[in-house]
Amino acid sequence: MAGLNGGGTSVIVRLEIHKELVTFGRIATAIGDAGGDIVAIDVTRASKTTTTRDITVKVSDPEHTETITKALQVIPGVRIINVSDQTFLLHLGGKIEVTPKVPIKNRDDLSRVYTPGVARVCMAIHEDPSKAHSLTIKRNTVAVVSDGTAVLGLGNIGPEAAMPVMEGKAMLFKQMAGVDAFPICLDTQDTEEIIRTVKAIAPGFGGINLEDISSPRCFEIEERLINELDIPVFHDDQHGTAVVILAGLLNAVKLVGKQLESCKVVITGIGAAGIACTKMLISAGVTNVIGVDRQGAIVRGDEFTNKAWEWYAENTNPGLERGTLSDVISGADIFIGLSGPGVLKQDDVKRMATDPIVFAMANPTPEITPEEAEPYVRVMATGRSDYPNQINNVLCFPGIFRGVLDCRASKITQEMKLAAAKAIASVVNEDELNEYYIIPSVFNHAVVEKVREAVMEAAFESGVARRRSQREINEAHHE
Ligand SMILES: NC(=O)C1=CN([C@@H]2O[C@H](COP(=O)(O)OP(=O)(O)OC[C@H]3O[C@@H](n4cnc5c(N)ncnc54)[C@H](O)[C@@H]3O)[C@@H](O)[C@H]2O)C=CC1
Ligand SMILES: CC(=O)C(=O)O
Ligand SMILES: [Mg+2]
Repeated sequence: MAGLNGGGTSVIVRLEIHKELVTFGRIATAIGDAGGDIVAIDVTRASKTTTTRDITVKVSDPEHTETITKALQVIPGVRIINVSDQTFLLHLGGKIEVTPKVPIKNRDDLSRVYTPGVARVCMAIHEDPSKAHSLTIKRNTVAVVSDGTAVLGLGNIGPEAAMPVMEGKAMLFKQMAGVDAFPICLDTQDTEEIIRTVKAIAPGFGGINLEDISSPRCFEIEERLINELDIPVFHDDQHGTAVVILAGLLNAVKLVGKQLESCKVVITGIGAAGIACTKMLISAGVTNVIGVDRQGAIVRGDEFTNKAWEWYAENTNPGLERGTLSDVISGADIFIGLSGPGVLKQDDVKRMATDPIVFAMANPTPEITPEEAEPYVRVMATGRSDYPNQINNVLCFPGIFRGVLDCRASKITQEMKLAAAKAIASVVNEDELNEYYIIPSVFNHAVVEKVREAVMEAAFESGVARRRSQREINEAHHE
């Protein structure tokens, strides 16, 4: 399996090589001895005495790059000009751009897309605001809004540092589902200010995807925006994650021959994702869920400063099990990690019930590595792209928003989320199902289409769809 901390990447080392002092063979040997794998060599400049080469080297993590750099630094006749990480290169200047749909070639075009022609379109929308859906980008746009407080498992790293994740989400929206998503990182952590700002920018959007906003503020922000806006608002870390976890569990329990309803489930990290996941499992019939956060298991009767945990304590842990994760994990059928790195130990997995299912979902470093867990688990999943069974909300948010934009839903109901989970699970056929394939690949095109259809169907049934029929939707696509 691939290594952690970036899952293996490549770096380009630009070297100035003094021809009389050193051979390329010496350099290649030094890189090889340091464990680097040379995958490409380009000569970028040559003179009588020196050559400059870009050497692309596969490395396992940043420390490995450091080791290789040090090995090269000590070779006489070698000067390191630059070391560029491919991942950083890919981020230079950001990852997305806005592209016009039609070119402006002459004054006639200009007078239509802009003034004076555009004014007639503005007035049409002024007279009938619902026309914004057909005459502006609103019908295909989603704002990906973060305040940078719970970015992946990295914590409160601020709005600027959150941007690469939000740009990545926007790329995925477009590539997977054709949705035009805009990364919007807010320089405030104040609940009221976030609500006010999202409401103020809402007219240009068909949906709001809240992302990486820490709990418990995320609950009030989402609830208020759902109630106060007429477009769908969806906190991806809560519901996208819960949908995908349920999809994975439906298939995992089928594989191990257990009933989800009778499983003992232990969840660590009772934040945005952990609470939503618990609610989703309860609505799927699970009765024995135990939540563990930093201070231990959440038990009814205890005092909590976090209001969301009061609900949690009332509705989970029927056996009132107390203690640390290690205490309550005994006999668990399923572990779901939505906390941080290294929280689950091998000894804990050994004490789970037979055929344990472990979803270690913290990003980028899971609660236990697949390498550590593998000898003792039956089914192992992480949130990462470089291991089998990637349980990540990217399997949900593109399809769910494609569906709600297409049927112009005003809300995303619990029924729509359950329908999305079942749709994702259904992409894996019974004869394909195995320990390393409980969830479809992010690149399986069937996922978005199935989720879209299931979500629209459930939206029609829940009465939140504002387009009446599939035919109407198809016609609108060809407008
Ligand atoms: N694979 C996926 O699709 C997704 C994974 N996640 C991961 O889940 C984790 C939590 O995300 P959110 O719920 O959005 O954050 P959050 O900040 O709302 O909640 C995190 C919770 O975990 C608890 N926690 C942190 N370290 C802990 C530890 N060592 N032991 C017990 N509890 C601990 C915190 O006290 C907090 O209650 C992150 O690592 C994130 O990357 C979140 C969403 C989707
Ligand atoms: C995948 C994701 O949204 C997260 O880790 O926060
Ligand atoms: Mg997230």
